[in-house]
Amino acid sequence: MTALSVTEPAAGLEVRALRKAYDANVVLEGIDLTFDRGQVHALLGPNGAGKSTLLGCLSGATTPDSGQIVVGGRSVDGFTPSSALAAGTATIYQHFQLIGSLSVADNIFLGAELTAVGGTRFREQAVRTTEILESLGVDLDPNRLVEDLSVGEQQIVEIARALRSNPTVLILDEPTAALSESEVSALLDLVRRLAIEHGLTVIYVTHLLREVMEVADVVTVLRDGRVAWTRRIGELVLSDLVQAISPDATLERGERAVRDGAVLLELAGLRSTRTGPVDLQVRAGEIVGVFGLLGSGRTDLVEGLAGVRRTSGDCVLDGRPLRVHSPLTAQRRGVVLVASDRKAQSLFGTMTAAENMLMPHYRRLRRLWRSPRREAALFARTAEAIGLHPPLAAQEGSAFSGGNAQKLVVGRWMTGLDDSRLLLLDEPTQGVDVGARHELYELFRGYAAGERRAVLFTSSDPEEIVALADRVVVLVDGTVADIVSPDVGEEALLTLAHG
Ligand SMILES: Nc1ncnc2c1ncn2[C@@H]1O[C@H](COP(=O)(O)OP(=O)(O)OP(=O)(O)O)[C@@H](O)[C@H]1O
Repeated sequence: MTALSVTEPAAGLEVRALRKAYDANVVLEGIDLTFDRGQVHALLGPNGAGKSTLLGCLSGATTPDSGQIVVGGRSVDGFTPSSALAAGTATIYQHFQLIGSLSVADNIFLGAELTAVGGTRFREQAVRTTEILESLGVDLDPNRLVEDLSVGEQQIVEIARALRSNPTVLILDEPTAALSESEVSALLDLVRRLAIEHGLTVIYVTHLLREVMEVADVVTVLRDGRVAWTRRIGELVLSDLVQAISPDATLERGERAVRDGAVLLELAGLRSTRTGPVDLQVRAGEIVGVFGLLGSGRTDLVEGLAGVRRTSGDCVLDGRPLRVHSPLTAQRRGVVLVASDRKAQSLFGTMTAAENMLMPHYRRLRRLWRSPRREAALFARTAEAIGLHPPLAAQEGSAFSGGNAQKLVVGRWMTGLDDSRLLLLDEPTQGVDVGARHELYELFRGYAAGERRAVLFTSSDPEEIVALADRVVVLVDGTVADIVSPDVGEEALLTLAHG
């Protein structure tokens, strides 16, 4: 990390008339932006606004059609990932770029190994890794294999790797999505220190508006590939951000379900890989939130119920024992899961949006033969309900922005076609913009409404738990620490989750 010198320009990175289109879809319409040194500049905007595309151009991963990128006063032509790095721009992507079978230190120095005549200087790499990790306030053994780390620890390794090259511009794309609450505050604190003490230009993309209020100096809102506005954080309140991103967003929460439906799901002494014993009843009509810190067993619990992991103990659905050995057997009993890692677990990048959405329903849709018109109508109706952008049935899954890809996989269970009984959602709105998030909450409420179905969802975001859940199961170290009303509030939930 370099110290800020008076002779260096105030602008760490400038973007001039940057334009990018995919065929007829103009994604960036001539962006002009200046990111100053020593400042955290947040980039916000609804799903599909062009944030990731802009970051892609800045990191060299995407080639703009025209325009200029200037780093530290020097125009950079023919931006590639390696020239971006050489120019002093380091990017931390939403999806980890780590190799599980290598150690923490090996990952941090991957492609930039410290070598001597005898080969790689592993000990020096380990020492340097420890130094970087210490600067992040993290106590992590540099020799541990990345595959043995929690998701939060892996994110820390990503950040440490970005800092290894002493960048002047640090780009973070939704960096806290996988982190626990204490890791989030440590990260935000670190990001501020990197900007203030080391003069780094930090470009920070997120959908979490509270994070923006906490970490940013300057905010830019993108809409439809254009800069809507740029303002200093001191001139703003949170509702300005909500308004700018989603003018129609209603943040009022809907009615909580009355808890007198029949018991739909009953768990007694249920154990999954790292969770249990869990005793829990979920009633028809209910939305139950599972809240816990990273590693508390949230994902493990829903994956166990969905047949992704082995379980033991008693599980009864609708009065009949539920014994699932695979997601398919779970689905046959009406238990379906929207996994948290859409890229790895749910989205088929090379299949179309319609195929991605309608895949679980083709059998039912087919009747005697498939009807393209019926499928198109169903897709269009669901796409509108979930706010999919663009609502194009033929677009490949991989061409959707992060938030829209999430809407697509959630949309599978929002077609109104299936007769599932229990919808399991693992971090259902990760990467989804504030307006669409509340639209999805309404859809989940619509799913659970009535006497037949229920929703069990996990979230690491207490705000989401309070906004969506009728009842909250707090997990600590894999066991149920408490079952409470969300009315206890975010702070109380966090206190309970800390054990
Ligand atoms: N490879 C691609 N081919 C076609 N269209 C693409 C491709 N990549 C992105 N797009 C389109 O570019 C637009 C902007 O996407 P981008 O990922 O930049 O949005 P975003 O603001 O980052 O959204 P999110 O908040 O959902 O991550 C979207 O309409 C998307 O469908």
